[in-house]
Amino acid sequence: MKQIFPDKNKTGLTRELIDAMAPMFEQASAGAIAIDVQSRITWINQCYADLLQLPSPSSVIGKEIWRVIPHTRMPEVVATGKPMLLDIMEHNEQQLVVSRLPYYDDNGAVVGAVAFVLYDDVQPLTPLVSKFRRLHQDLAAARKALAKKTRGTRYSLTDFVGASPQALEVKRRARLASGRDVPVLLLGETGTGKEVLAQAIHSASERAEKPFVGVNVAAVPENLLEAEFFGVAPGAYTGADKRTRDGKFQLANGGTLFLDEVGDMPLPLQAKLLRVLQEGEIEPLGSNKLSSVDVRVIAATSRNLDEMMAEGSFRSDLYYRLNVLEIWIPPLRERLVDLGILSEVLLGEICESQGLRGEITDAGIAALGAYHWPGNIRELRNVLERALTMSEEGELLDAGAILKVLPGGDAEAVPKTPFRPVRPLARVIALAEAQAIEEALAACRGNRTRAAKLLGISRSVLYEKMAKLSGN
Ligand SMILES: Nc1ncnc2c1ncn2[C@@H]1O[C@H](COP(=O)(O)OP(=O)(O)OP(=O)(O)O)[C@@H](O)[C@H]1O
Repeated sequence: MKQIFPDKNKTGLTRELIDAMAPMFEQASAGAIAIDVQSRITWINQCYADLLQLPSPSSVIGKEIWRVIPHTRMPEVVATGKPMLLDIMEHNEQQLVVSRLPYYDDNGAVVGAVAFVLYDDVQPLTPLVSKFRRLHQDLAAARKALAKKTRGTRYSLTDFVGASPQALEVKRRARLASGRDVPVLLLGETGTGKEVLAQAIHSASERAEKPFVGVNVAAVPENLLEAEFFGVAPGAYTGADKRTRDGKFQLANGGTLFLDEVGDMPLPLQAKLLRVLQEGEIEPLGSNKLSSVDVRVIAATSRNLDEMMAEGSFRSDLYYRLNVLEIWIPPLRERLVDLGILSEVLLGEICESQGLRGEITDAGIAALGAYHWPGNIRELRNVLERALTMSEEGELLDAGAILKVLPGGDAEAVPKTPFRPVRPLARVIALAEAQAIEEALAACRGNRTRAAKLLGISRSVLYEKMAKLSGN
C-alpha cells in the first residue's frame, strides 16, 4: 500500500496535505476553518464566514477561535493532538455536524487544527440523531433504575400520599430528618407507611447513593438476630458453614439501616445495639475484633415504647438514642380527608400493575370513610384491590362495590352526613367551573351571551368551556 505520511509523521495531516485536500473539502462541506497552535484563526473560507454571519473572513483572522465560535472544541484538538471525526456543535441555536483534525509540522509536532462543517442542518441526520437521543434516554432511565435498585429504595417523599394537615406535618418532619444525619424513630400503627417514610428519608438524604438496608426484627428468630445484625466471623460455627457472613450493619455501611419493629428486640440485643450506636463499632459473632461502621439508623415500631419502658421490656437509654428525631404517623382513621387522594393513587397503582381500569365515585369514598381501618393504608389497598377484582371491567366503584368487600360492611355503614374527600385541585376547580356555568345558564334561561356576561368571561371562552364539559 502506498505510504500516506512520512515515517516521522504517521499520525496526522501535514500542512501540505491539507492544502492539497482543502479544495475538495471546501466543495463538499458547508464551511472550513483552520487555527494555529495558539488556537488563533489562520484561515476561514467564505461559506463558513457566511454561515457564522461574519462581516468577512478577514475580520476574524488572528482572533482566538472561541471568541468567534463559543462552543468550538478546536483548542482541545490542538491540545491533545486527537482528531474529532464527528461531532455536533451548537451555534446560534443551529446544530452543525463538524469534523476536526489536527495537523503537524515535518517533525511531527502539532501546529494547528482544521475543521470542516459536514452538515449545517441536522435534518438529514434526524433518524440517526433521534435514535441516539432515544438510546441516551433509555440509558439514563436504566442507570436511574439500577441506582435505585442498588440503593434498595422504591419510595421517595412524593410517594407518601396525603394532603391533610397531619400528612403534611409528617412530610415536613421527614424533610427535616433527611437534612440531618441523626437517628430517627418512626411511630405508627401497622400499615401507616413507616417503611415508605424511612425509604423516602434515605432517598432525600446525603446517603441516598449508599445502601438502604431494612430488617424486620419481629420476623427474625431470636437466636439468629445477633448474626443477622452484626455478621459472622469465619469459623464462628463448627460444621458446614465456615464462611464469613456480613450482617445488616456491614451491608448498610455508609448508608441507612431501617430497623422495623424495633420494639420486638430482645433485651440482650438492645444492649448490643446501644453499644453500636454509641461507639460506631460492631463485633461479628465469633470474632473478638471490633470493626467500625458508619450507619444511620431509622427505627420504627407500632408498639407503645413508653409502656414497654415502664414495664422494663425496652431500655430507656436505647429509646433516647433512637429517638433523636421522632415522627408519629397518624392512623388512617384520623386523616380520613386523605381517603379520596389515597384511593385515586392506590387505584392507579393497582390498575397499572394488573392492566385494569378503575375509578371510584364520591359515594364509594364515603363508604370507605365509614370504616375504622385497623390495617391502615395497607388494608385500604387490599380493599380497593378486592373491590376492583369483583367489579365488572370498567365499572365505577360506588358505595355498593365497596361495602361488598369491606369487613363487616353493610348499607347502614354509609354515613348520613355527607363526607367530603380531598380531591386534586384541578378536579375541584373543574367541578366548581362546571357548576358556575350551569347556574349562569339556568339564570339566563340558556342565553349564552348573558350567561358569559354574568360569569365575567367572553362568549367564545364560554363556548370553549362548554365544549370541554360536554367532552367535544
Ligand atoms: N402515605 C402513603 N401513601 C401511599 N401509600 C402508602 C402510604 N403509607 C403506606 N402506603 C402503602 O401501604 C403499604 C404499607 O406501607 P408500609 O409497609 O410502609 O407500612 P408500615 O407502617 O411500615 O407497616 P408495618 O408496620 O406493618 O411494617 C405499602 O403498600 C405502601 O405503599
